[in-house]
Amino acid sequence: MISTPVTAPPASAVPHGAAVLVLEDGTRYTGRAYGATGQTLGEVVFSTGMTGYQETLTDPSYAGQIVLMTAPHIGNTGVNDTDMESRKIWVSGFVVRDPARRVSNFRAERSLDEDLAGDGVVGISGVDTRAITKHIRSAGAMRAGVFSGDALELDAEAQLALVRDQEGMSGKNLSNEVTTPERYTVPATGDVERVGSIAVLDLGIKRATVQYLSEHGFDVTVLPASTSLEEIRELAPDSLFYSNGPGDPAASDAQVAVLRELLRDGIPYFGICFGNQLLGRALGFSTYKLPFGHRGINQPVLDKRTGRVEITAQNHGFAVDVPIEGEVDSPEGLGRVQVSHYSLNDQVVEGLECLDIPAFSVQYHPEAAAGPHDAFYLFDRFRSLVKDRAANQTSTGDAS
Ligand SMILES: NC(=O)CC[C@H](N)C(=O)O
Repeated sequence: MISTPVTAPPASAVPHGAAVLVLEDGTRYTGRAYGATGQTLGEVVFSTGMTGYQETLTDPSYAGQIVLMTAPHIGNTGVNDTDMESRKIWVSGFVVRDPARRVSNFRAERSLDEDLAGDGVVGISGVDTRAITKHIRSAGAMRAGVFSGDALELDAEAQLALVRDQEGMSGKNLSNEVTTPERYTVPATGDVERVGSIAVLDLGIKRATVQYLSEHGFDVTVLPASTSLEEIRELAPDSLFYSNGPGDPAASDAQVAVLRELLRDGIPYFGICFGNQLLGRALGFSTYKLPFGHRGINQPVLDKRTGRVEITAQNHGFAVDVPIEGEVDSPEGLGRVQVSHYSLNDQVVEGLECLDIPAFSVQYHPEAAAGPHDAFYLFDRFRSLVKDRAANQTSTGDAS
């Protein structure tokens, strides 16, 4: 196909003054303003995806984070409405080496600069992203700020004080800031037989996840993060899903308590990322903060059941604390649990499987937006779990 290049707005429309990235350990990197100018604070993290910047930026899981892309050229294919994973860009700030001066892709509708500026996202370009990544890799993800425009009038000490005065990511509950304000439904679509209804707790869900659940035969009801146990029981869904989302899983006690009760009811459960961490907590395990996390679309994971390696999309800074070998009893009395997947980079838990109740979850993103589709089979696995359970209940006459 012959593509028509879409030219980015003239440079004069986008201010390209100086900008500085300040880390809480006092390290400073000077570059150029990118996107909106002003000041922003957040946790600086790096993502190793070579593509998929639009899906990354619009993934609500990144709320509160200043995201650095290790791929040096960002913005080449512009942005479009189809690849939005939510209604807007959620990152607190954006750090890139070399932004595209021209957008060239037949699907592009706007330049990335325009969307960043439009959503008020303060960014910085022209910095040595490899050096910053190596620094974060050894010193850990940390609080940071980007300052440009008028914020450059603050002296270095004042900027550092602002960076150090902000709360860190540990202990932060952000779900209520990103969740849907109202419940909504998406009927089962696609070629597969309808499998039943699913209640989806939106802790920061991506559009692709809702779409794939509906395409796998689920009538989807997406619920605000604050939905109570009684409200979910009233809906009487055939199955339950907890989404990805920003913040510290240790700060989501309400959602953990709801999940624990619904697991006791015996509802089939599937969780992704934050939903994996909250399953871990509902089962009685704890979570902890990783030094710099896993973010990108090239993260290798071992499926212990098959011995197969999946290349996965990931975006997490916390993990569940369970031994990766053997079976463990749920401290909450929910039966035996085993780790189904772990990271081949650092052996961090990447999936949980309950052996006595119909529940499993993964720490990575099978919806793969963006990312490889190696883990897409998990939607089918969940579909089978729900179908088998329904068939069992019919044959045993158990309608509960
Ligand atoms: N993508 C997610 O769901 C991230 C989960 C959690 N906020 C973490 O950083 O680990």
